[in-house]
Amino acid sequence: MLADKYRSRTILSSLLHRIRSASSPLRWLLLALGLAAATATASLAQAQRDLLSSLFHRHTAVMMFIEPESGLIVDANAAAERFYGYGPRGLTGRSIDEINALDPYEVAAERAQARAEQRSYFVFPHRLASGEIRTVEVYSSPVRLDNGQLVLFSIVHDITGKRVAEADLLDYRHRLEELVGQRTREAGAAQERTRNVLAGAVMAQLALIALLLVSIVRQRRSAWALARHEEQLGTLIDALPDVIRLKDGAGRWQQANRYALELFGLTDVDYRGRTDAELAFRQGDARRALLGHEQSDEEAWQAGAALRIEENIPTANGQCMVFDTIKVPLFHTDGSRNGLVSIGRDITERRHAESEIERLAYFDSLTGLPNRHLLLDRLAHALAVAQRSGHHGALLLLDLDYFKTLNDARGHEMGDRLLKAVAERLHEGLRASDTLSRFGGDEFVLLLPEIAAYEHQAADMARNVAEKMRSVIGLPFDIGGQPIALGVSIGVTLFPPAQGGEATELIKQADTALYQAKAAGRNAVRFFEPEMQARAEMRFTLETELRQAIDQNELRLYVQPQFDAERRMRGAEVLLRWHHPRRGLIPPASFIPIAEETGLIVELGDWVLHQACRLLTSPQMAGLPLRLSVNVSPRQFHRTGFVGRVRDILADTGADPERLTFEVTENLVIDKVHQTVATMSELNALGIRFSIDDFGTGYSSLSYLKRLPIDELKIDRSFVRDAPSDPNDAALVDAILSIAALLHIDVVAEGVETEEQAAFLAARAPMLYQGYLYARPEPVEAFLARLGGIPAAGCPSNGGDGPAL
Ligand SMILES: Nc1nc2c(ncn2[C@@H]2O[C@@H]3COP(=O)(O)O[C@H]4[C@@H](O)[C@H](n5cnc6c(=O)[nH]c(N)nc65)O[C@@H]4COP(=O)(O)O[C@H]3[C@H]2O)c(=O)[nH]1
Repeated sequence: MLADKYRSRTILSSLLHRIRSASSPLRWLLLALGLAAATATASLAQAQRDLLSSLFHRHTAVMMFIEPESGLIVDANAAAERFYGYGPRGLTGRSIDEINALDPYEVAAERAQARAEQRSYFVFPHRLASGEIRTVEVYSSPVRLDNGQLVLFSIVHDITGKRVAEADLLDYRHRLEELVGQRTREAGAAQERTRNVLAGAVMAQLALIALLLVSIVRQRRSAWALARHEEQLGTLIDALPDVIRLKDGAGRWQQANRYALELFGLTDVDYRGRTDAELAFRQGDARRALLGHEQSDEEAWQAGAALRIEENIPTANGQCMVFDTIKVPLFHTDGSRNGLVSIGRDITERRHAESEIERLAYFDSLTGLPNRHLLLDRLAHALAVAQRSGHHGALLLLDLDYFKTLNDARGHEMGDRLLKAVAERLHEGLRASDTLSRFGGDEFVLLLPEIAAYEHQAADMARNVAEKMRSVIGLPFDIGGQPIALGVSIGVTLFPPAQGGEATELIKQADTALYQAKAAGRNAVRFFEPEMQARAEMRFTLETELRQAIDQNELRLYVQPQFDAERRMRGAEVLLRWHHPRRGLIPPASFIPIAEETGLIVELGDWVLHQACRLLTSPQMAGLPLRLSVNVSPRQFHRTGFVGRVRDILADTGADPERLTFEVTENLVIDKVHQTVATMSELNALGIRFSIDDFGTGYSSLSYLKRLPIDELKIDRSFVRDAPSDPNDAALVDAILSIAALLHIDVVAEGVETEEQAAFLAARAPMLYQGYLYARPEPVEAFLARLGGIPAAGCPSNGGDGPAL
């Protein structure tokens, strides 16, 4: 018996621990603990009576016994007296009709409605002593008292707040949208506090019911004496709108209230003595609802104390209900499993309300995009990450040009539809990590976190995205059959800012840039950082001019010869130059990346290949055993139809493919490796050789190299430059030479500028040499003149007349 008492205290202490935060429910539990202990000494029946009476009078829920015929209140608990405001014993003897604000016809109508909806509760307006009307849910069940009198046992829940909340949802939404960050956080904190208090109260109520069931299970042996009280308890728990179940130690159902039976579809089933699996003989949701509890049941057993979990239970209409469930394991005195009480409160509505509040608080209701609060939150996070990692991101503030005029002229409904369409277009093609947000009105913000390692790269990327946004918004919109043309002004700022600064500071910077974009005539992109603006402008201008460069004959082919150790010319690399009418000679490093990004490289690449093939067939070169190397960019190489285009150029010019080498970068090789192997093999079959440019600076591995038809490696000039003096570079050159020897691949050393470098390389392995020591890149005419002046494979003069780079 002592052990039994000890175990009961263990269960309670665990419950106490879980509800430590709720002070008034705590007192309740202490009371219940005293009562549970009292059952050990007093007569069982008396103890049960005391327990029920105490539960009734001290429970925080409003409870009453009502005489069904007359409507007289036979007894009411203290919570009821407090709620209705009639003072001690002020309710007893009063008629419920005095409290119910509906007339008898309306009461009858509500009862009929509840029956039709299969509700176990009624919704009534109840009048308090003060005259105030509250909306309540009444759970009512008939109970026979000891003296044989039939009364209605009613539990009353005040749901006025909930109703008001539903009615005010629309208004609430508008108000919420106006709230700014601080107020949202305050609301969140308050909500959290309310939830904790609620959770404490629920826990206490559930714990009390668990105690009652504990008591009953323990006293089952003298059940005949307690049958009456069990019946009363059954009535009480049937009236509660919670799922209450008792299983024995083997998981067989012993008792369940009406709510549980309805939820699990067991109202017409003899469930006692069966397990969940045995009861789950029906198909569909009823089956799924019953299964899936084993794990948490077992966790409660293992914990040996009350376990609180959130359970999702599917319902017949395909929805899912969420329950805040407490599971209390009961043990025999020898420690074996006796029973498991589960009590679950439906919190589905609360969860929905929470997610709705979150949606309203963080998302724009018109477009569904993140709103200002969420954007600021993500921006602060992105800023912190950027400050840590050193990577750069960008913030773009977009404002639709003349939207307000359009909105006023064509109506707000059209305006809303247009904003939605704009949001959809802007959203297309963004990365999952990007955040597009609507700041209100016609203002959108785009956050691009961690886009590049260097600031200038981030600026290029941001500008590209901004231009893309400008062009998608520039396409006409069709709103209800009306074509609408729009423009957008965009302000860009990069982060992390050099001087530090917070998220709001970045918004201000983007706003300043946006102002400049508008001042520049709208439909434009402006950077906050002046040097980024200058860079963006330069790139924009170059891009525009590069498009005309081919037609205006501003592009030139330069050629840089390659020699063997005996200084005999073996071939040459073709290099592109842009003779700009105003800017002079522009090096490829300044325009090839732009051409690559804009796709212009395809056209430029074709042009270069065409010129190189014509050079090969020129009378000066035709008779010489010289090869020409042509740079092929990734975008050009991976473009569909590249092989066909090469074939056409070969056919057009009559050049011998066996005298052509395509220089590709390491990264081109490892990107899309299957496609690369296929394309290279096709071109290789034509006779074209492949050379890996700047070898050692990328990420290719031996396994890739073995799979590809590579004929040549070019040692990057950064290794060549320092190899004689730097042991690390010397080791790298040695490694490259070993790989080439292993794979039987030729080697070209690039950027050889000194005799020392040439001697260093010559001492290691046979190779070709390219660099200023032998010849600078020179115009085609100079190269051809050089060929005319020297015998084939003869020694050239030092230095060309090409530009020093
Ligand atoms: N400091 C120094 N530099 C030397 C020396 N010898 C040669 N160079 C330079 O090294 C670069 C070698 O070209 P790359 O690695 O293919 O690198 C090329 C290539 O990747 C790209 N490029 C040039 N023309 C084309 C083209 O027609 N198509 C494509 N896709 N890319 C091209 O632009 C890059 C730069 O070309 P360039 O400015 O012509 O620069 C050339 C050349 O002028 C030397 O001794 N010292």
